[in-house]
Amino acid sequence: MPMLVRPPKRKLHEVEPLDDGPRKYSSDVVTSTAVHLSSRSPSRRSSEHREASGDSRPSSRRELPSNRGSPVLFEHGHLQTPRTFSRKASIVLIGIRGTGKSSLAVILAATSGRRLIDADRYFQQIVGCSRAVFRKENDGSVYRQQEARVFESMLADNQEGCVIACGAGSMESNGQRLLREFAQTHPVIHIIRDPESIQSYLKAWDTEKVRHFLELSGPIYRGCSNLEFFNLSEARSDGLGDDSDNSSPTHRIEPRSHTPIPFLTLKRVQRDFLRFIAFITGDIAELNSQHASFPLSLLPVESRMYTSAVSVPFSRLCEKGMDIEQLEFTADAFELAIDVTDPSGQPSLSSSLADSISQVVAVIRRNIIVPLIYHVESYTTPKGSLSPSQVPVRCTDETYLNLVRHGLRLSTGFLTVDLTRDDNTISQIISASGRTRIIGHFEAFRPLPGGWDGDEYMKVYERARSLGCDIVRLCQPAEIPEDNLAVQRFRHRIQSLPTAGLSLIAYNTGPLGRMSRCFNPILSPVTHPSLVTELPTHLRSWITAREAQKALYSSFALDPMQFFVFGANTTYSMSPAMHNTAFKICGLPHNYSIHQSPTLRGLNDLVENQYFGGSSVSLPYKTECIPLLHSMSTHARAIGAINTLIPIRNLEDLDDTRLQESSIFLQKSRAGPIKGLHGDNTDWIGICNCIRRGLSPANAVRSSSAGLVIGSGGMARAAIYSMIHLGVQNIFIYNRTFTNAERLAHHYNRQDLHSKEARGSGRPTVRIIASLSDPWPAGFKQPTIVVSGIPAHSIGGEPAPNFHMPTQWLESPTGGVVVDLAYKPLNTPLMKQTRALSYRGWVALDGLDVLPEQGFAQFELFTGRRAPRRVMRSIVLQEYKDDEGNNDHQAIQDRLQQMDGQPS
Ligand SMILES: O=C1C[C@@](O)(C(=O)O)C[C@@H](O)[C@@H]1O
Repeated sequence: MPMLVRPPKRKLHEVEPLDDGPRKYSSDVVTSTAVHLSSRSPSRRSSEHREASGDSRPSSRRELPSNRGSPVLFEHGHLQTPRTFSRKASIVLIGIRGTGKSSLAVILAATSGRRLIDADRYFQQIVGCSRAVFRKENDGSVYRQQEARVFESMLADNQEGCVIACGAGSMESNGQRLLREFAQTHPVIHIIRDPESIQSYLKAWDTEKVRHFLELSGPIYRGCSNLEFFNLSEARSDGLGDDSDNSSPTHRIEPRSHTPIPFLTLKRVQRDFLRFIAFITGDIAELNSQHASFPLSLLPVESRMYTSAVSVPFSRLCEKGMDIEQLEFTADAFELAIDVTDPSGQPSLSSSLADSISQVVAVIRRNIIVPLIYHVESYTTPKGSLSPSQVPVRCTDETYLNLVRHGLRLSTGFLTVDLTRDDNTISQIISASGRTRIIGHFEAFRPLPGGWDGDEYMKVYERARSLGCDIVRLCQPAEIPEDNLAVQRFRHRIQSLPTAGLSLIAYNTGPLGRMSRCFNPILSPVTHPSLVTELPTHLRSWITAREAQKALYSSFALDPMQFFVFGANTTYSMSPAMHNTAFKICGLPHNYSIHQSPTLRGLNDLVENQYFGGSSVSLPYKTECIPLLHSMSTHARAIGAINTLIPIRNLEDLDDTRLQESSIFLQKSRAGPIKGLHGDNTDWIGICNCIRRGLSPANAVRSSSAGLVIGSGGMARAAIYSMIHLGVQNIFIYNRTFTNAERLAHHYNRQDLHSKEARGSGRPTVRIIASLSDPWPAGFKQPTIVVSGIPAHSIGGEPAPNFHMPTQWLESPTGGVVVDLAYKPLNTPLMKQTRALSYRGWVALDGLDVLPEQGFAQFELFTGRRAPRRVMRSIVLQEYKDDEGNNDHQAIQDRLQQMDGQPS
């Protein structure tokens, strides 16, 4: 672990002493908190803070020095900075003890190549003794001066390439001011966690006391940080729930279920945190890699046609048993609608509400893969979400801003601004939005004069553009059905503007406006059936994503298409069940069937079919059909095999060099003559995602990591490509027939492939291990990633390979992940062997894990829509029958549960 503490370049005596005079901001945790809080005495709060920060000084030392400036409220309790940072900018993590900031810092350092600096250790290294000892031996003011000088030099000398973990000690004295300054140009992330997990870490206090302490310390930490990350414990990651009254000031959130997985405990946290860091630093390569390489995740959601955003009120998410993965499925974005106001009535957001919002955002992020939109309801009823029967109340600018500012700290993909607020308010938000994209939101409760055909909406649109919004969202109630045509006309007027305009979301509200929601092309607001109360259809104003899709087909805007699995022997394929179930659940009238053919000529039937939408390709055609293709994705070309065919209907697309990136997604579900075929490979994506899922944080890929591939067929090719993609540089093949292994190694070694996504990784080399009795090659680390691509059953009278890993190749001290692509039978000798080693950190994944993963990517290529992942996974498990035709129901349930909260 890179536990590196570099001494400052400047000597301490060269550092200017800090001005200890009156401060702009409160200089002490205790004094600043005193303004906000309760009847408790300052000394009590002081002792609580110090207890949590590990300070065991006698109370006489805790007295506040007399020269402190009088307490000053932090401006709105939030620090607003532009939130744009250089890619290399050092990242600071702050938070009370027990929030996990040190673990997060280690994870970030280990995976990003950043140097890790622990502020406490740094102090000790520079000063020669710990803070506690120095404090004991010196006068309070001497300590504070020394602390400030060390802290200042640490920040000044480590502006780039570091992750700096700061404990509570750094929050004293001038530390807050220095952090605020640093946050103007660097990410300073406040790490928080649920009180139960903090309590179990501290093993002191009870949960209520921790909760109270969080309430006290929140404003201080928020006052000197510009970002916030809620470190979600495994126990509370699967969903949300609350048995308390929603109107209570504390929106407590309880877990839906608890399924910790040994060795992978920090896995989800790692993924969430690295995604967050990649987003705030704008590390696109890391983001793409974190987004699991699904084709659609690489396209901005607003560039695709007929997308929807499922809108979920915050108050509903606090209800017991909310299943977020379920809410997201079939939608292209997830909108969190903040429908509560802060009941504390304070000028700043109460800590508990801020914590709850952060927690909800963390749980959503853990369970979804689509972009998250943070939307503060400007108009609410006093009791919560907007109800048609009550007159909506517009919240004050201050209340609105507090909630929005908090959202900016969470750095969601999108955030809405209410266009009815004044220019100054909106500009403030936009200037602090960093990489979050801004949707200017304008909701008219009565149509504006002239409706969609008048000039008023055009003015709102132009204003949003001039203020710097990225997208504009306009809506008004439909009074007559004709309003739905008017909104289309408005869209055309926008499209015909001479200057390139902002993306537009425009629709009508109310029961009569539902039609316009179906035809609004981007991010149409939809709901999930579980969120709506049963109303007669004519009274409902919401539509579901499924209803929106169905409307597009029943109105002939889109055509039902036909999909296939094409191969020599595909009768046992589970792909038809998987894709047909997914089509149905998404409201798509497509059909997927088997197309078996003894020769490649069978492909003609597909290309002559005007309704052909795409095909999975099975053995032996994964390589054979390559000469018939008009284009191939870069991945498929590098692998030298395909498993997905997409028809090309537009001749211009054949010349489009960016074909794979965009245009094939844009004209889906339109029948017509086929002019060419595009080939892609999603097997590697399936393997890659399974490796990612099973790889523990301790085995994060480094330049010294090694991978082993068993076999040399099509799947072995895809497996090697997955490893290269993940940044593995030392790849070994073992295959029974040496010459085939040689050919495969040559296929990759002659290409100049390296992981674009794994930062700083060198050129990978594929080497061969000739015999199972060979020792693991000298000079290389033991493998931590193993993929077997050999069949486990007997073929053509040959006995089943019955492959066992030599034990001398399984000596990785941190274990690793083994992916066996076989699923007939499921319990291959290799899987049994791996599971038997689970106590040493080995994780086993099999063919039933990989099949849906490659299918998700295929579904996206076929339909241009995100796949309903959970549904596809479960149907594969439910449909699976072993060689005797049996299906182990309990095993399936266990596997399904483990899947929860693990979006690829
Ligand atoms: O190898 C396979 C299996 C498969 O061919 C099937 O039969 O379901 C589907 C393909 O997409 C995948 O690459």
